[in-house]
Amino acid sequence: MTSWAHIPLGPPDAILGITDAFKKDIHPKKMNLGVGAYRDDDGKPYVLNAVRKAEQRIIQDKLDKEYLSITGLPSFTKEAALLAYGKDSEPLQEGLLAITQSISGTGALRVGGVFLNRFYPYHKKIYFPTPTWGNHGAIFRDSGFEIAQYRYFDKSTNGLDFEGFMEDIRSAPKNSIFLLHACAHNPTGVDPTPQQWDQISEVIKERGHLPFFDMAYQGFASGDINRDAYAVRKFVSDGHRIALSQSFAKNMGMYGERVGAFSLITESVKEKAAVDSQLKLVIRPMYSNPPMNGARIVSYVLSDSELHKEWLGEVKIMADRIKLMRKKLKHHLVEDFESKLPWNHITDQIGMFCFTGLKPEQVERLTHDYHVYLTKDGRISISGISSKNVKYLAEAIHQVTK
Ligand SMILES: Cc1[nH+]cc(COP(=O)(O)O)c(CN[C@@H](CCC(=O)O)C(=O)O)c1O
Repeated sequence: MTSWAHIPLGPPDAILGITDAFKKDIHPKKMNLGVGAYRDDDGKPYVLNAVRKAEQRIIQDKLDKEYLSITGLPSFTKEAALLAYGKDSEPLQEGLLAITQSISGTGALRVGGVFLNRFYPYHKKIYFPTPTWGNHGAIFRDSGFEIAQYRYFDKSTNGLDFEGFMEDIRSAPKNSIFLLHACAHNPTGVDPTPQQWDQISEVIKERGHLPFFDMAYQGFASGDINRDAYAVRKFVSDGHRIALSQSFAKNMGMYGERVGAFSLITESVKEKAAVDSQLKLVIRPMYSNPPMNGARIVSYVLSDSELHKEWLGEVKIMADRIKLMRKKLKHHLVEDFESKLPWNHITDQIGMFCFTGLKPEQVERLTHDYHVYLTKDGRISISGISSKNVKYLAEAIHQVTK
Protein backbone atom coordinates (compact mmCIF):
# COMPACT_ATOMS: atom_id res chain seq x y z
CA MET A 1 0.00 0.00 0.00
CA THR A 2 1.53 3.41 -0.90
CA SER A 3 2.39 5.65 2.03
CA TRP A 4 2.31 9.47 1.55
CA ALA A 5 3.93 10.05 4.93
CA HIS A 6 7.04 11.45 3.23
CA ILE A 7 5.13 14.48 1.85
CA PRO A 8 5.96 17.70 3.75
CA LEU A 9 3.17 20.16 4.66
CA GLY A 10 3.35 23.02 2.14
CA PRO A 11 3.19 26.68 3.27
CA PRO A 12 -0.01 28.74 2.74
CA ASP A 13 0.11 30.88 -0.42
CA ALA A 14 1.73 34.26 0.36
CA ILE A 15 -1.19 36.08 -1.27
CA LEU A 16 -4.24 33.82 -1.41
CA GLY A 17 -3.49 32.48 2.07
CA ILE A 18 -4.17 35.93 3.51
CA THR A 19 -7.84 35.74 2.56
CA ASP A 20 -8.13 32.48 4.48
CA ALA A 21 -6.68 34.15 7.60
CA PHE A 22 -8.94 37.19 7.06
CA LYS A 23 -12.05 35.01 6.85
CA LYS A 24 -11.23 33.40 10.20
CA ASP A 25 -11.00 36.81 11.91
CA ILE A 26 -14.31 37.91 13.48
CA HIS A 27 -13.23 41.46 14.42
CA PRO A 28 -15.84 43.97 13.14
CA LYS A 29 -13.17 46.32 11.74
CA LYS A 30 -11.09 43.70 9.94
CA MET A 31 -9.79 44.72 6.49
CA ASN A 32 -8.57 42.45 3.69
CA LEU A 33 -5.84 44.35 1.82
CA GLY A 34 -4.23 41.12 0.61
CA VAL A 35 -5.57 39.74 -2.66
CA GLY A 36 -5.61 42.07 -5.63
CA ALA A 37 -9.32 41.82 -6.41
CA TYR A 38 -11.50 44.90 -6.87
CA ARG A 39 -14.11 45.78 -4.26
CA ASP A 40 -16.64 48.61 -4.46
CA ASP A 41 -17.02 51.29 -1.78
CA ASP A 42 -19.18 48.88 0.21
CA GLY A 43 -16.34 46.38 0.20
CA LYS A 44 -18.25 44.07 -2.10
CA PRO A 45 -17.00 42.25 -5.24
CA TYR A 46 -18.17 44.09 -8.38
CA VAL A 47 -19.62 42.32 -11.42
CA LEU A 48 -19.58 44.79 -14.29
CA ASN A 49 -22.92 45.70 -15.91
CA ALA A 50 -21.37 45.12 -19.33
CA VAL A 51 -20.51 41.58 -18.21
CA ARG A 52 -24.03 40.94 -16.91
CA LYS A 53 -25.52 42.16 -20.22
CA ALA A 54 -23.15 39.97 -22.22
CA GLU A 55 -24.17 36.98 -20.11
CA GLN A 56 -27.84 37.66 -20.87
CA ARG A 57 -27.14 37.84 -24.60
CA ILE A 58 -25.22 34.56 -24.48
CA ILE A 59 -28.18 32.86 -22.79
CA GLN A 60 -30.57 34.29 -25.39
CA ASP A 61 -28.30 33.02 -28.20
CA LYS A 62 -28.68 29.43 -26.91
CA LEU A 63 -25.12 28.48 -27.89
CA ASP A 64 -23.75 24.93 -27.75
CA LYS A 65 -21.34 23.46 -25.22
CA GLU A 66 -18.93 21.84 -27.65
CA TYR A 67 -15.18 21.72 -27.03
CA LEU A 68 -13.33 24.86 -27.99
CA SER A 69 -10.23 24.44 -30.17
CA ILE A 70 -6.97 23.96 -28.29
CA THR A 71 -6.11 27.66 -28.66
CA GLY A 72 -9.60 28.70 -27.60
CA LEU A 73 -12.40 30.89 -28.92
CA PRO A 74 -11.24 32.70 -32.10
CA SER A 75 -13.56 35.66 -31.54
CA PHE A 76 -12.03 36.08 -28.07
CA THR A 77 -8.38 35.88 -29.14
CA LYS A 78 -9.09 38.32 -31.99
CA GLU A 79 -10.56 40.87 -29.57
CA ALA A 80 -7.88 40.28 -26.93
CA ALA A 81 -5.15 40.94 -29.51
CA LEU A 82 -6.88 44.10 -30.73
CA LEU A 83 -7.21 45.38 -27.17
CA ALA A 84 -3.54 44.83 -26.34
CA TYR A 85 -1.79 45.72 -29.59
CA GLY A 86 -4.25 48.24 -31.02
CA LYS A 87 -5.93 48.24 -34.43
CA ASP A 88 -2.91 49.90 -36.12
CA SER A 89 -0.48 47.21 -34.99
CA GLU A 90 1.56 46.09 -38.01
CA PRO A 91 2.21 42.49 -36.84
CA LEU A 92 -1.53 42.18 -36.22
CA GLN A 93 -2.40 43.56 -39.66
CA GLU A 94 0.19 41.31 -41.32
CA GLY A 95 -1.08 38.18 -39.54
CA LEU A 96 2.19 37.62 -37.64
CA LEU A 97 0.70 37.28 -34.15
CA ALA A 98 0.55 33.79 -32.71
CA ILE A 99 -2.07 33.80 -29.95
CA THR A 100 -3.91 31.38 -27.72
CA GLN A 101 -6.62 31.71 -25.10
CA SER A 102 -5.31 30.80 -21.67
CA ILE A 103 -6.46 30.04 -18.13
CA SER A 104 -6.30 33.71 -17.22
CA GLY A 105 -2.98 35.52 -16.77
CA THR A 106 -1.37 32.76 -14.75
CA GLY A 107 -2.14 30.27 -17.51
CA ALA A 108 -0.78 32.62 -20.16
CA LEU A 109 2.50 32.96 -18.26
CA ARG A 110 2.72 29.20 -17.78
CA VAL A 111 1.96 28.31 -21.41
CA GLY A 112 4.43 30.99 -22.48
CA GLY A 113 7.00 29.67 -20.02
CA VAL A 114 6.70 26.06 -21.18
CA PHE A 115 6.74 27.11 -24.86
CA LEU A 116 9.82 29.32 -24.43
CA ASN A 117 11.64 26.71 -22.38
CA ARG A 118 11.04 24.26 -25.23
CA PHE A 119 11.92 26.55 -28.12
CA TYR A 120 13.81 29.65 -26.97
CA PRO A 121 17.16 29.30 -28.80
CA TYR A 122 19.25 30.94 -26.07
CA HIS A 123 19.94 30.53 -22.33
CA LYS A 124 16.84 29.33 -20.41
CA LYS A 125 17.09 32.13 -17.85
CA ILE A 126 14.45 34.79 -17.18
CA TYR A 127 15.03 38.10 -15.41
CA PHE A 128 12.35 39.37 -13.01
CA PRO A 129 12.01 42.85 -11.52
CA THR A 130 12.92 43.11 -7.82
CA PRO A 131 10.34 42.65 -6.36
CA THR A 132 7.80 40.95 -8.58
CA TRP A 133 4.43 39.20 -8.28
CA GLY A 134 4.72 36.34 -5.82
CA ASN A 135 3.68 33.64 -8.32
CA HIS A 136 6.12 34.52 -11.13
CA GLY A 137 8.96 32.51 -9.58
CA ALA A 138 7.03 29.26 -9.24
CA ILE A 139 5.45 29.57 -12.70
CA PHE A 140 8.77 29.90 -14.49
CA ARG A 141 10.75 27.53 -12.25
CA ASP A 142 8.06 24.90 -12.90
CA SER A 143 8.44 25.74 -16.60
CA GLY A 144 12.13 24.82 -16.35
CA PHE A 145 13.71 28.28 -16.21
CA GLU A 146 16.59 29.58 -14.16
CA ILE A 147 15.46 32.77 -12.43
CA ALA A 148 17.49 35.99 -12.19
CA GLN A 149 16.62 39.47 -10.94
CA TYR A 150 16.98 42.98 -12.23
CA ARG A 151 16.90 46.06 -10.01
CA TYR A 152 13.51 47.82 -10.11
CA PHE A 153 12.19 49.28 -6.82
CA ASP A 154 14.21 51.93 -4.96
CA LYS A 155 13.48 51.59 -1.21
CA SER A 156 15.01 55.00 -0.51
CA THR A 157 12.50 56.81 -2.74
CA ASN A 158 9.69 54.23 -2.90
CA GLY A 159 10.06 54.76 -6.63
CA LEU A 160 11.83 53.28 -9.64
CA ASP A 161 15.56 52.48 -9.58
CA PHE A 162 15.78 53.42 -13.25
CA GLU A 163 19.59 53.56 -13.41
CA GLY A 164 19.90 50.15 -11.72
CA PHE A 165 17.25 48.76 -14.09
CA MET A 166 19.11 50.03 -17.13
CA GLU A 167 22.49 48.78 -15.87
CA ASP A 168 21.05 45.30 -15.31
CA ILE A 169 19.58 45.23 -18.82
CA ARG A 170 23.02 46.15 -20.19
CA SER A 171 24.91 43.64 -18.02
CA ALA A 172 22.63 40.63 -18.57
CA PRO A 173 24.00 38.18 -21.17
CA LYS A 174 22.75 38.99 -24.66
CA ASN A 175 19.42 37.43 -25.66
CA SER A 176 18.20 37.07 -22.07
CA ILE A 177 14.45 37.03 -21.39
CA PHE A 178 13.18 40.02 -19.40
CA LEU A 179 9.80 39.79 -17.72
CA LEU A 180 8.23 43.28 -17.76
CA HIS A 181 5.06 44.42 -16.02
CA ALA A 182 3.25 46.37 -18.75
CA CYS A 183 1.43 48.64 -16.26
CA ALA A 184 0.51 48.79 -12.57
CA HIS A 185 3.58 46.91 -11.37
CA ASN A 186 2.77 44.29 -8.75
CA PRO A 187 3.60 44.67 -5.83
CA THR A 188 5.06 48.21 -6.01
CA GLY A 189 2.59 50.20 -8.12
CA VAL A 190 5.67 51.90 -9.59
CA ASP A 191 5.75 52.16 -13.41
CA PRO A 192 8.41 53.63 -15.71
CA THR A 193 7.33 56.85 -17.44
CA PRO A 194 6.73 56.65 -21.21
CA GLN A 195 10.11 58.32 -21.73
CA GLN A 196 11.77 55.72 -19.51
CA TRP A 197 10.00 52.91 -21.40
CA ASP A 198 11.43 54.38 -24.63
CA GLN A 199 14.95 54.11 -23.19
CA ILE A 200 14.29 50.62 -21.81
CA SER A 201 13.11 49.52 -25.26
CA GLU A 202 16.27 50.87 -26.90
CA VAL A 203 18.67 49.06 -24.56
CA ILE A 204 16.69 45.81 -24.59
CA LYS A 205 16.89 45.92 -28.39
CA GLU A 206 20.63 46.62 -28.33
CA ARG A 207 21.15 43.54 -26.16
CA GLY A 208 18.83 41.33 -28.19
CA HIS A 209 16.80 40.47 -25.11
CA LEU A 210 13.30 39.01 -25.43
CA PRO A 211 10.69 41.20 -23.65
CA PHE A 212 7.99 39.05 -22.01
CA PHE A 213 5.23 41.47 -20.96
CA ASP A 214 2.81 40.55 -18.22
CA MET A 215 -0.25 42.80 -18.77
CA ALA A 216 -2.66 41.88 -16.00
CA TYR A 217 -4.16 45.37 -15.47
CA GLN A 218 -4.79 47.00 -18.87
CA GLY A 219 -7.25 49.83 -18.27
CA PHE A 220 -7.29 49.20 -14.55
CA ALA A 221 -4.09 51.15 -13.89
CA SER A 222 -4.80 54.59 -15.35
CA GLY A 223 -8.43 54.02 -16.40
CA ASP A 224 -7.30 54.31 -20.04
CA ILE A 225 -6.72 51.08 -21.99
CA ASN A 226 -4.48 52.77 -24.54
CA ARG A 227 -2.34 54.56 -21.99
CA ASP A 228 -1.84 51.32 -20.04
CA ALA A 229 -0.73 49.54 -23.23
CA TYR A 230 1.90 52.20 -24.03
CA ALA A 231 4.91 50.02 -23.25
CA VAL A 232 3.57 46.99 -25.13
CA ARG A 233 2.74 49.02 -28.24
CA LYS A 234 5.94 51.08 -28.14
CA PHE A 235 8.08 47.95 -27.95
CA VAL A 236 6.18 46.42 -30.87
CA SER A 237 6.55 49.58 -32.96
CA ASP A 238 10.27 49.53 -32.10
CA GLY A 239 10.45 46.11 -33.72
CA HIS A 240 10.60 43.84 -30.65
CA ARG A 241 8.93 40.47 -31.20
CA ILE A 242 7.43 40.45 -27.73
CA ALA A 243 5.77 37.71 -25.74
CA LEU A 244 2.66 38.88 -23.91
CA SER A 245 0.42 37.47 -21.22
CA GLN A 246 -2.99 39.12 -20.76
CA SER A 247 -5.47 38.74 -17.94
CA PHE A 248 -9.14 39.81 -17.92
CA ALA A 249 -9.46 39.03 -14.22
CA LYS A 250 -9.17 42.61 -12.98
CA ASN A 251 -10.12 44.92 -15.86
CA MET A 252 -13.30 42.95 -16.56
CA GLY A 253 -13.92 41.51 -13.11
CA MET A 254 -13.63 38.00 -14.51
CA TYR A 255 -11.51 36.65 -11.63
CA GLY A 256 -13.07 33.21 -11.30
CA GLU A 257 -13.89 32.85 -15.02
CA ARG A 258 -10.17 32.51 -15.72
CA VAL A 259 -9.91 34.43 -18.99
CA GLY A 260 -6.55 35.35 -20.51
CA ALA A 261 -4.35 35.07 -23.57
CA PHE A 262 -0.76 34.35 -24.46
CA SER A 263 0.69 35.83 -27.66
CA LEU A 264 4.04 35.97 -29.42
CA ILE A 265 5.01 38.14 -32.38
CA THR A 266 6.64 36.17 -35.21
CA GLU A 267 8.60 37.19 -38.29
CA SER A 268 6.58 35.46 -41.02
CA VAL A 269 3.29 33.70 -41.67
CA LYS A 270 5.24 30.44 -41.85
CA GLU A 271 6.81 31.12 -38.42
CA LYS A 272 3.39 32.01 -37.00
CA ALA A 273 1.92 28.73 -38.24
CA ALA A 274 4.79 26.81 -36.64
CA VAL A 275 4.43 28.69 -33.33
CA ASP A 276 0.66 28.18 -33.31
CA SER A 277 1.15 24.47 -33.95
CA GLN A 278 3.67 24.15 -31.11
CA LEU A 279 1.50 26.15 -28.69
CA LYS A 280 -1.18 23.52 -29.35
CA LEU A 281 1.30 20.77 -28.51
CA VAL A 282 2.10 22.51 -25.21
CA ILE A 283 -1.56 23.01 -24.30
CA ARG A 284 -3.11 19.71 -25.39
CA PRO A 285 -1.42 17.58 -22.69
CA MET A 286 -1.73 20.42 -20.13
CA TYR A 287 -5.52 21.00 -20.19
CA SER A 288 -6.52 20.10 -23.79
CA ASN A 289 -8.70 23.14 -24.43
CA PRO A 290 -9.90 26.12 -22.38
CA PRO A 291 -13.28 26.87 -20.73
CA MET A 292 -15.64 28.77 -23.00
CA ASN A 293 -17.94 30.82 -20.75
CA GLY A 294 -15.59 33.61 -19.73
CA ALA A 295 -14.07 33.90 -23.19
CA ARG A 296 -17.54 34.27 -24.70
CA ILE A 297 -18.41 37.03 -22.23
CA VAL A 298 -15.20 38.96 -22.95
CA SER A 299 -15.62 38.55 -26.72
CA TYR A 300 -19.23 39.78 -26.51
CA VAL A 301 -18.22 42.80 -24.43
CA LEU A 302 -15.25 43.76 -26.61
CA SER A 303 -16.90 43.14 -30.00
CA ASP A 304 -20.18 44.95 -29.33
CA SER A 305 -19.72 48.74 -29.56
CA GLU A 306 -22.32 49.50 -26.88
CA LEU A 307 -20.99 46.94 -24.39
CA HIS A 308 -17.41 47.93 -25.19
CA LYS A 309 -18.21 51.57 -24.45
CA GLU A 310 -19.98 50.63 -21.22
CA TRP A 311 -17.02 48.50 -20.19
CA LEU A 312 -14.58 51.36 -20.80
CA GLY A 313 -16.71 53.51 -18.52
CA GLU A 314 -16.78 50.88 -15.80
CA VAL A 315 -13.06 50.15 -15.88
CA LYS A 316 -12.47 53.89 -15.48
CA ILE A 317 -14.85 53.99 -12.52
CA MET A 318 -12.85 51.21 -10.85
CA ALA A 319 -9.52 52.90 -11.57
CA ASP A 320 -10.82 56.25 -10.34
CA ARG A 321 -12.10 54.77 -7.08
CA ILE A 322 -8.67 53.32 -6.43
CA LYS A 323 -7.07 56.72 -7.08
CA LEU A 324 -9.56 58.39 -4.70
CA MET A 325 -8.78 55.91 -1.92
CA ARG A 326 -5.06 56.64 -2.37
CA LYS A 327 -5.72 60.35 -1.96
CA LYS A 328 -7.92 59.83 1.12
CA LEU A 329 -5.44 57.50 2.82
CA LYS A 330 -2.58 59.95 2.34
CA HIS A 331 -4.78 62.86 3.46
CA HIS A 332 -5.75 61.18 6.74
CA LEU A 333 -2.16 60.13 7.46
CA VAL A 334 -0.74 63.58 6.82
CA GLU A 335 -3.59 65.90 7.86
CA ASP A 336 -5.48 64.03 10.58
CA PHE A 337 -2.71 62.04 12.20
CA GLU A 338 0.08 64.44 11.29
CA SER A 339 2.36 61.57 10.39
CA LYS A 340 5.82 62.97 9.80
CA LEU A 341 6.79 60.14 7.43
CA PRO A 342 6.84 60.70 3.64
CA TRP A 343 3.60 59.28 2.18
CA ASN A 344 3.72 60.73 -1.34
CA HIS A 345 4.30 57.28 -2.77
CA ILE A 346 0.74 56.34 -1.81
CA THR A 347 -0.54 58.68 -4.55
CA ASP A 348 2.52 58.51 -6.83
CA GLN A 349 2.08 54.77 -7.28
CA ILE A 350 -0.59 53.40 -9.66
CA GLY A 351 -2.96 50.47 -10.03
CA MET A 352 -4.25 47.87 -7.59
CA PHE A 353 -1.41 48.01 -5.08
CA CYS A 354 0.52 50.34 -2.85
CA PHE A 355 3.96 49.30 -1.66
CA THR A 356 3.72 51.02 1.71
CA GLY A 357 7.30 50.54 2.86
CA LEU A 358 6.09 49.03 6.16
CA LYS A 359 8.62 46.69 7.78
CA PRO A 360 7.65 43.06 8.56
CA GLU A 361 7.24 43.80 12.27
CA GLN A 362 4.96 46.75 11.42
CA VAL A 363 2.95 44.52 9.08
CA GLU A 364 2.68 41.98 11.87
CA ARG A 365 1.35 44.63 14.29
CA LEU A 366 -1.09 45.97 11.70
CA THR A 367 -2.62 42.52 11.42
CA HIS A 368 -2.35 41.46 15.06
CA ASP A 369 -3.42 44.71 16.71
CA TYR A 370 -5.67 46.27 14.06
CA HIS A 371 -6.93 43.25 12.06
CA VAL A 372 -5.63 44.69 8.79
CA TYR A 373 -4.54 41.90 6.45
CA LEU A 374 -1.78 42.53 3.88
CA THR A 375 1.18 40.70 2.37
CA LYS A 376 4.33 40.41 4.45
CA ASP A 377 6.24 42.72 2.10
CA GLY A 378 3.97 45.61 3.07
CA ARG A 379 1.87 45.57 -0.12
CA ILE A 380 -1.72 46.68 0.28
CA SER A 381 -4.49 46.12 -2.22
CA ILE A 382 -6.07 49.58 -2.40
CA SER A 383 -9.40 48.13 -3.51
CA GLY A 384 -9.89 46.79 0.01
CA ILE A 385 -10.08 50.40 1.22
CA SER A 386 -13.40 52.25 1.28
CA SER A 387 -14.67 55.63 2.45
CA LYS A 388 -15.91 53.77 5.56
CA ASN A 389 -12.59 52.25 6.65
CA VAL A 390 -9.92 54.54 5.17
CA LYS A 391 -9.57 56.65 8.34
CA TYR A 392 -9.31 53.54 10.52
CA LEU A 393 -6.55 52.25 8.24
CA ALA A 394 -4.70 55.56 8.34
CA GLU A 395 -4.81 55.56 12.14
CA ALA A 396 -3.60 51.96 12.28
CA ILE A 397 -0.71 52.67 9.88
CA HIS A 398 0.17 55.80 11.86
CA GLN A 399 0.17 53.86 15.14
CA VAL A 400 2.54 51.17 13.84
CA THR A 401 4.88 53.63 12.10
CA LYS A 402 5.10 56.60 14.48
C1 LIG B 1 1.27 40.88 -12.40
C2 LIG B 1 0.25 39.77 -12.35
N1 LIG B 1 0.29 38.81 -13.33
C3 LIG B 1 -0.60 37.82 -13.36
C4 LIG B 1 -1.56 37.71 -12.38
C5 LIG B 1 -2.49 36.50 -12.51
O1 LIG B 1 -3.78 36.83 -12.54
P1 LIG B 1 -4.87 35.77 -13.07
O2 LIG B 1 -5.33 36.32 -14.38
O3 LIG B 1 -5.93 35.78 -12.02
O4 LIG B 1 -4.24 34.43 -13.24
C6 LIG B 1 -1.66 38.64 -11.32
C7 LIG B 1 -2.73 38.53 -10.23
N2 LIG B 1 -2.26 38.87 -8.94
C8 LIG B 1 -3.20 39.27 -7.92
C9 LIG B 1 -4.34 38.27 -7.76
C10 LIG B 1 -4.13 37.07 -6.87
C11 LIG B 1 -2.99 36.19 -7.35
O5 LIG B 1 -1.89 36.37 -6.80
O6 LIG B 1 -3.21 35.35 -8.22
C12 LIG B 1 -2.44 39.55 -6.63
O7 LIG B 1 -1.19 39.72 -6.71
O8 LIG B 1 -3.09 39.73 -5.59
C13 LIG B 1 -0.75 39.70 -11.34
O9 LIG B 1 -0.79 40.65 -10.39
